[in-house]
Amino acid sequence: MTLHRPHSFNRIVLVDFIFIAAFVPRFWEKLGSSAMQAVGFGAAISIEKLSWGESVLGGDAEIRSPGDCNDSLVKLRCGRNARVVACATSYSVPPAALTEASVLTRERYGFRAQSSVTTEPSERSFMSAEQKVFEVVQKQAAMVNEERRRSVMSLQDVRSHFMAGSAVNVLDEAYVRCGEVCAEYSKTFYLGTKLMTPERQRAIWAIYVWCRRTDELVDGPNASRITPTALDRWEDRFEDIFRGQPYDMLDAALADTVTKFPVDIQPFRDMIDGMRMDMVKSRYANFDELYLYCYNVAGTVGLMSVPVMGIAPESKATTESVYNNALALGIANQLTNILRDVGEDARRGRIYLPQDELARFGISDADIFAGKVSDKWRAFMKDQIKRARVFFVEAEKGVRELDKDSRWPVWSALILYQKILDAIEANDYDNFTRRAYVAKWQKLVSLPVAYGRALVPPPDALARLSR
Ligand SMILES: CC(C)=CCC/C(C)=C/CC/C(C)=C/CC/C(C)=C/[C@@H]1[C@@H](COP(=O)(O)OP(=O)(O)O)[C@]1(C)CC/C=C(\C)CC/C=C(\C)CCC=C(C)C
Repeated sequence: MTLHRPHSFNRIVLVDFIFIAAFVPRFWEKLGSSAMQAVGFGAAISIEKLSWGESVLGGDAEIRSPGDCNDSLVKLRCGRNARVVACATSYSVPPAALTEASVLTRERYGFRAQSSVTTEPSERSFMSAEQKVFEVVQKQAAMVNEERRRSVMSLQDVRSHFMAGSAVNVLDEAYVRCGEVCAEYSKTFYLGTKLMTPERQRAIWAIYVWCRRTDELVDGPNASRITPTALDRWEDRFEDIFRGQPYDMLDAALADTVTKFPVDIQPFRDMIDGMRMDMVKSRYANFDELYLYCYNVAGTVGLMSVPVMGIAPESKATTESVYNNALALGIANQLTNILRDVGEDARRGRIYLPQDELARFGISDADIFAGKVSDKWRAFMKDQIKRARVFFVEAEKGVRELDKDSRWPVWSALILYQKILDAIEANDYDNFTRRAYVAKWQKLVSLPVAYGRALVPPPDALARLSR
């Protein structure tokens, strides 16, 4: 992911950072002890050495997942009837450290860390990441089907809460600012939203800005100073948005958006979880683990966006299938980003590639750190690109089903990201020293192509028209 950010946005992130730092207890003291913090919030603890029922804190917490929990998500049930979710990773944290970390977590936060993808001891712990994510998709789809509105607080309440004492229409200004941020960061997304109804356009901007700010915390200029506790603060602040109590004007735009569209809270929480995972995890044992990460940081964007973009009234596709396609686009985009950024990530000591597949191709971490473009590497990359393309194909099925005004930006994003894969091939798979990018002229050409595709109505509707 890009490291260079527009200055104005850096300021926003800095304000967030100061906010987080100011409110996090002993924030500065904890700098430098990141390993302890990493286990402290309980989001990524390896429990390889513990088995089901084993007591971690002399009865206070115990592993509730049966058998070997090596690559599953497990739930730690705690004395206070609250939960900490641990995501098993390839890291080994000795049980002693886990004990300490759990105590630390309990004292500070009353075990409030959570995740959507927790497992039940008997059945869910053996599910693949895809199965777990599918449950989130089902929930979001059901929410849209039932036309349930997130009316925690009405628009009027949000306005009056946030605008107390102010003469100007802060909410309108907030949306304008969201649009500016979106335009600064992604001209293509921004341009694409221009065809949407003003209400949808503004809502996508608000979601975009929240995602961007969340990503900036772990990937922006202040990332090295952000701790898991800072992310906890960010999550608290996010929960307030859904309660209709925004902290700043950009949050207010999202608070308003979630009262107008049936956007579920879970994908947002899951994105924060993904960022947590990213802070402590630098290897992915297999594709299942990588898939979960991609869902968290990018698949969630698809799930957040579709309730706003809308499904075409003439579409015959099920809501669930469209959400699966949206999820596929997020996964495809993230996999593409990962393949493009292998060299950049390696320089930060990170390898977002399935370790078992690397081993199968005879590639070691050392080969990656050395930036070796061997035949083995080319063969491996071909395989990874092929997989990313499968997700793109899956996503394409859903773009056609979207509301007509929403199809253009999504086709644009899809075509542009696909072209990054072509660029990796054109670079002869050297993603260590050459950055795969889409030239400006290619971007310009893809816009009318995307527009043309967007004119095509959903397949079933097309069949009915031709009858
Ligand atoms: C029009 C449109 C595509 C709308 C989506 C707008 C939106 C809310 C975007 C948020 C993007 C964002 C800031 C996510 C934070 C996490 C993150 C950084 C994810 C990576 C994006 C690109 O990152 P970055 O800008 O850093 O990349 P560069 O390094 O600068 O190139 C991701 C790779 C993922 C973004 C995921 C999507 C765009 C998925 C969008 C899916 C849909 C809109 C669903 C479409 C519906 C169907 C049915 C297919």
